[in-house]
Amino acid sequence: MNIQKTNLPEVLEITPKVFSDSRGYFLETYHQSRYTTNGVPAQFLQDNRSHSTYGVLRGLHYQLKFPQAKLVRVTRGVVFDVAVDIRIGSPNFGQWTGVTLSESNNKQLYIPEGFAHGFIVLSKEADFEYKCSDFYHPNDEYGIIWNDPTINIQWPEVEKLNISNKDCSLPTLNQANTELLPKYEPN
Ligand SMILES: Cc1cn([C@H]2C[C@H](O)[C@@H](COP(=O)(O)OP(=O)(O)O[C@H]3O[C@@H](C)C(=O)[C@@H](O)[C@H]3O)O2)c(=O)[nH]c1=O
Repeated sequence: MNIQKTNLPEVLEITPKVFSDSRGYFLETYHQSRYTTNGVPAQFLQDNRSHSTYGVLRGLHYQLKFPQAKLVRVTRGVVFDVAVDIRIGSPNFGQWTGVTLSESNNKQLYIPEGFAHGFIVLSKEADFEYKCSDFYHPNDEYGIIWNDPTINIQWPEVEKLNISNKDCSLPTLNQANTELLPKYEPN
């Protein structure tokens, strides 16, 4: 397993070790002690999967009172996955990172609490699976608009975007109520 810091040092890109043989391949998608030792501190309470078609963009989402760190991966298709540091007081406030996750590169992204998260689907279909460090609370869902001009995420182009009405009506980071943004807590 290889773990690398992204340009946002708390967001980690993880490449599992793949054991290939004549039958196919094997890899560990999560190993508590190995991941913890290598800087993925979260204990996970919920596993999710979403299925999406080409051009779907989900995000940018975060949770506040019940913050979720997420360990995300793609088991079918290709997505461009994005994390944004939206912690008030962070030296990287408003900065983003993006990684292509696919069924063939097996990469994972670790997104800590306090970051907004989203992805766009670049293949015909995509299955997106992720572990979360807290349970889903429907009244604790927040978000930032995907095309916030200040954050300026360089999303790969698709022919036709497919975004939920809920996600289309999210505020920009500047419009968001600062009381409803996570706070930076240096270690
Ligand atoms: C996230 C979630 C949704 N749901 C329900 C609520 C709703 O009826 C339906 C679809 O929810 P959403 O539209 O919010 O699904 P989606 O847009 O896929 O939401 C996800 O987006 C990515 C980018 C994230 O980072 C996740 O944390 C999560 O916010 O599923 C759950 O029951 N449990 C959950 O944990």
